[in-house]
Amino acid sequence: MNKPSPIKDFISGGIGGMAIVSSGHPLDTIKVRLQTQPKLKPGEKPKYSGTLDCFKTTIRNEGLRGLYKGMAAPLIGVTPMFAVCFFGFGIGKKLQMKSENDSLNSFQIFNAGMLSGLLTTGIMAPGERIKCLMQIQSDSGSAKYAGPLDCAKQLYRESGIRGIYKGTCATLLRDVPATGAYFTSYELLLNTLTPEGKSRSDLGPFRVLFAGGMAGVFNWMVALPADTLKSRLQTAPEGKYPRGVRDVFRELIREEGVGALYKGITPVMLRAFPANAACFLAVEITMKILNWIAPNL
Ligand SMILES: CC(=O)O[C@H](CC(=O)[O-])C[N+](C)(C)C
Repeated sequence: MNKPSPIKDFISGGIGGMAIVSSGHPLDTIKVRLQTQPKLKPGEKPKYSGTLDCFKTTIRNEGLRGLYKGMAAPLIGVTPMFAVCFFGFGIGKKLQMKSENDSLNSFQIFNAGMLSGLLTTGIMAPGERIKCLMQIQSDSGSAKYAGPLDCAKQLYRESGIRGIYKGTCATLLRDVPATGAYFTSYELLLNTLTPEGKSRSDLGPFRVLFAGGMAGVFNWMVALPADTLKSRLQTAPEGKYPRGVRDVFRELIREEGVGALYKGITPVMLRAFPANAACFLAVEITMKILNWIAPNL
């Protein structure tokens, strides 16, 4: 068994982040577009009738590039964010270990995951704000932002750092419990899939892919309601929700009912399994390489 190493967690998490963005961004764009569709007036038809329609309309109107809109921001933001996410999880585990080989129970793993969710919010909240604004851009008429950097500059000019960090509470609400579920389900599944007498590092890629994919599904089962509120808040015109996520919640329940919290569930779940399977496989492979080239790091 290799000793816990925050540096290795950081590096392998970053590589996992690159894997997740490249494999999952198109479905993420569809999710945000479905989540942020305005409420219909009587007799009005929705811009997108569902996941497939949103996919086809985007390709028809914007080409394949439309699905990859806003990917630069998550790639720049998600790589360090996943690095911090896995680093935070490693630190969370280490803080609860009595010795280097101590194994933790599910409650302790969940705590470590929640700490990771807390730490990542500092990077996640502004990254999500810019990504969501870029992703819905074609829906809001002529392009307001030339790119993610321009978007960040304009937000800063209009409302300062608060403008960039709009949606931080909603991001915490989403990611603290969801990251707990993410790592707990991954660890539980991987332990269950490890045959008697074998260690986790002996496991082949298919088991890692399965456990990673399911961790993504569990993450989103917990995260999706808060994610819908977050997407709406972060893409709303300035001043629309003065009390933040609470106002979005009240309006959504009043006007659309509880079901609206799960808008975008199809693209979310379609993306969650493969993207997170790719992420955890990339993390485990990177960790193996790092343990091989730098066993004492
Ligand atoms: C919201 C999010 O980024 O979820 C991550 C998984 C995914 O599908 O992107 C997990 N985590 C919040 C732990 C980074």
